[in-house]
Amino acid sequence: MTLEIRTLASRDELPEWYRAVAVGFLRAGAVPKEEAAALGQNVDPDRTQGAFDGGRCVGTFRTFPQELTVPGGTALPSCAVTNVTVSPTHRRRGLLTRMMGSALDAAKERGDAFASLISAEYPIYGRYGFGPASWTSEWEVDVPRTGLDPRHSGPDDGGRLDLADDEEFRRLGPALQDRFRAQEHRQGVIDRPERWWRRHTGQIRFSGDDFTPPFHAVHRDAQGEPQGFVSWTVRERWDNKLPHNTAEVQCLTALTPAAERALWLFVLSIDWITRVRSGYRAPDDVLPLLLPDPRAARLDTHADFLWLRPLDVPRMLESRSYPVEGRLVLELHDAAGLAGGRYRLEAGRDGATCKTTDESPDLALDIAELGTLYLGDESAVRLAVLGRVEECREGAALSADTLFRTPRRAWCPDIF
Ligand SMILES: CC(=O)SCCNC(=O)CCNC(=O)[C@H](O)C(C)(C)COP(=O)(O)OP(=O)(O)OC[C@H]1O[C@@H](n2cnc3c(N)ncnc32)[C@H](O)[C@@H]1OP(=O)(O)O
Repeated sequence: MTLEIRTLASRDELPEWYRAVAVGFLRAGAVPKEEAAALGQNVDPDRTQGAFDGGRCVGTFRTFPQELTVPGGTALPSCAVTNVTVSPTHRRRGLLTRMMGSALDAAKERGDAFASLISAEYPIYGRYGFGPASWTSEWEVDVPRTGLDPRHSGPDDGGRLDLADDEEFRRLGPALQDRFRAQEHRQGVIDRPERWWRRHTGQIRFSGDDFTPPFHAVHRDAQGEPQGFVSWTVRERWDNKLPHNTAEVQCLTALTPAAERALWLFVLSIDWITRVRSGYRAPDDVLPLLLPDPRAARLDTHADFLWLRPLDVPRMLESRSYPVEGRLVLELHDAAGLAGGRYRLEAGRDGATCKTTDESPDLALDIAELGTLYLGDESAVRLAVLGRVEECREGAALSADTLFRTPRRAWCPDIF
């Protein structure tokens, strides 16, 4: 039987394609037509690859357009990669490598600044030029140990908190999220497509998802302007008539520090809730330090999250902000021939230029390491210690850090 890799001919192939996705993610069984249709509503068949062995789909790979905020608040177009699977019967024969190759060629051709993904396992994507660009942390808060006084949990900006239903959440949420991702230090935040809002209100589900309807609360400032929201679900447990219920935060977005404090303190003050799980937050989230006893927040997860694969180096480097003036010549190796070369970056507080050059380089690195450094969440000095960045001029790694590091850590709030 011949093995063919191609984009989907039509949406009629989605049930078989989603069945293969489910197999790759360890979920057995057919995917009903209606479910595949709902999941596939915004799926572009031209950007959806399948590997077919006879009539059977044994490999899946999909990309979609994404906007990703870079330091300074500009959003750049990314080729977001998702639903990557190869059937257990067909692994380690190069199917992923072939699907990735054509997706990255297409993204380069389209003019995307980079490709992005959330890696299921660390060792998969480095070989294709992706580097981990942001990390995530999740805390579990032992509420009775926090030392918080629920009487002081209200907003401290003269604002108010109200519960909201799904409809209000979907009405207010998208605009609020768009304001959030345009803020200066939100590098790593991505746009939330309609699909995200539908999934988080239970309107589309994937086979095997155990969806629990969430609660929502909105924070409004003293002028009545929405400045943040939080959604959470509750896992109930009572033990000998004592509450051991856990609130699991699904998302918390705040535009102002006052909204951020108020939303966390609110979730931490709900009667019967003895544990709060934070969901995936930035590693420098303020949550633990909001508590009189920060040790009541136990770090549960700390892991790489968003990975970036540079495709258009001048556009990437010219679009982000820099805290100081500086100049750096980078020698970038790219085995796939997509974005390598020697580039001179001249950066300042008012903007930057990045051009190819034949001057001698300050730093030499693989394209994946640029993906890792780009959002400011890794240190070139550290990568030099690891031998992953080569200093061609002494002190160049430190200069790179002065240019690239950011005051707040990169954070991608959403899995895709
Ligand atoms: C963005 C996302 O969707 S993340 C989700 C990724 N999907 C999964 O993890 C689901 C379970 N896993 C799978 O479906 C498959 O194993 C995949 C998709 C990860 C890999 O597909 P394959 O077709 O087997 O990969 P392919 O044969 O092209 O491998 C290329 C190289 O990567 C290596 N590789 C592939 N997967 C892994 C892995 N999980 N861990 C370590 N190395 C890996 C291979 O050994 C091979 O190395 P080599 O060139 O030195 O021989």
